[in-house]
Amino acid sequence: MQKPRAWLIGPYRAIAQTKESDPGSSIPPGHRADVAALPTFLLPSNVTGSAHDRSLGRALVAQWQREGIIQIAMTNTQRQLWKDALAANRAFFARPHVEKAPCVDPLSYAGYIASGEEVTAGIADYSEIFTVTKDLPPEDPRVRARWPCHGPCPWPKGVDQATGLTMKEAITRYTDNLGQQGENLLGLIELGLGVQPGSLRKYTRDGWHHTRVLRFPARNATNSKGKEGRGIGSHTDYGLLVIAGQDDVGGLFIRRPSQQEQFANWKESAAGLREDDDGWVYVPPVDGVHTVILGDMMQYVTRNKLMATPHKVGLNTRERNAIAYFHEPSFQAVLKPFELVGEATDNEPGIHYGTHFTNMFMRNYPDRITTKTLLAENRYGMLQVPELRTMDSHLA
Ligand SMILES: O=C(O)CCC(=O)C(=O)O
Ligand SMILES: [Fe+2]
Repeated sequence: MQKPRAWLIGPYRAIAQTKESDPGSSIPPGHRADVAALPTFLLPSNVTGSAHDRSLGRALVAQWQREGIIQIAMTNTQRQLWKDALAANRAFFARPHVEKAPCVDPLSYAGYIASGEEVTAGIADYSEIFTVTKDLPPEDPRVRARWPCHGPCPWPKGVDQATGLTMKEAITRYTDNLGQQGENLLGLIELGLGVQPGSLRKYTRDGWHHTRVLRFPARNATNSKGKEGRGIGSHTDYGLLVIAGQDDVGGLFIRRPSQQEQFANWKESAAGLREDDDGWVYVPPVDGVHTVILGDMMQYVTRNKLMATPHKVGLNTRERNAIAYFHEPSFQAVLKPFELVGEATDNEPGIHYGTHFTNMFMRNYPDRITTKTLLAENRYGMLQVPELRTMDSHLA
């Protein structure tokens, strides 16, 4: 019998036995899908490049290439931070509409998105969201210069009774911790792919990390603005990594990487991709773990060695809460595929992450005040300005 390796807690089924005998039993009604049986990886608290790190990095890369998703154990600290963040999530969405609706900002895309407001592939989603982007005060030079998407986060006021924390405190503490883990994951991926240390991490200095605090109504409790049973339509996320936690309800589906399914979301929208086709894999909730999927920029820099993970969310019989943390390049970063970096014949213009981000948010929120202000003030063109395309900009 093979000895289990130190970084692997065990196949999902083994640790699930005591909790739930059938992990597929929570699958939202009306969906046909395989049920993922994911091992849970234990990550080191820092990455040194040791033999253990290299072997773990290779195992993570292999798992993403096979399954499109990995599952990692929460540390004890993260369990507490997650508990508080989930409480803040529930407390915010339980507020009356009149308290949530004003949480918008004309400059940043941070803040409240009502159920039926987000559009994926032209169809309204039922997700109700609070987005957190880099929280920049009005006096920040980038906000004063009116860089697209740069501005404050319109946090709700007040302390949550259950935790004694404001939403800002609970969510920021949780995601700051995930930011450290995001860097470790990038370090492990560099080792796993055998590229120069720092090949990914050089892009994340002052990274444009952001977070989606999510609530999905039960399928029989929607406002009828979207597609029946759909929480979020099929899509890929934009940057490098998405580290996500979910409660015990269930709703997330992903697609495994496949030779037959080629896409590049930065060139042509992958939203709506195979939404109603076969081949989806249900990701059952597991207590005490985060899952990690990959974004467009990871696919681009690795030249499809690590593909962005298509995913969607279905509505279940109960309301569901989740939090997705996006570990991203700097807004100003221009990313290049690994092999081209430093080559004299490098004609590849690369991808400016800030432009990709802005394109995606304008597409998802065509009617939001932020999109209207950006267009009315003709600020889209600023994305071409050299200062917004260098990580050494003196304004950043
Ligand atoms: O609800 C989830 O588990 C994932 C949400 C998601 O895909 C997103 O916020 O982009
Ligand atoms: Fe997503």
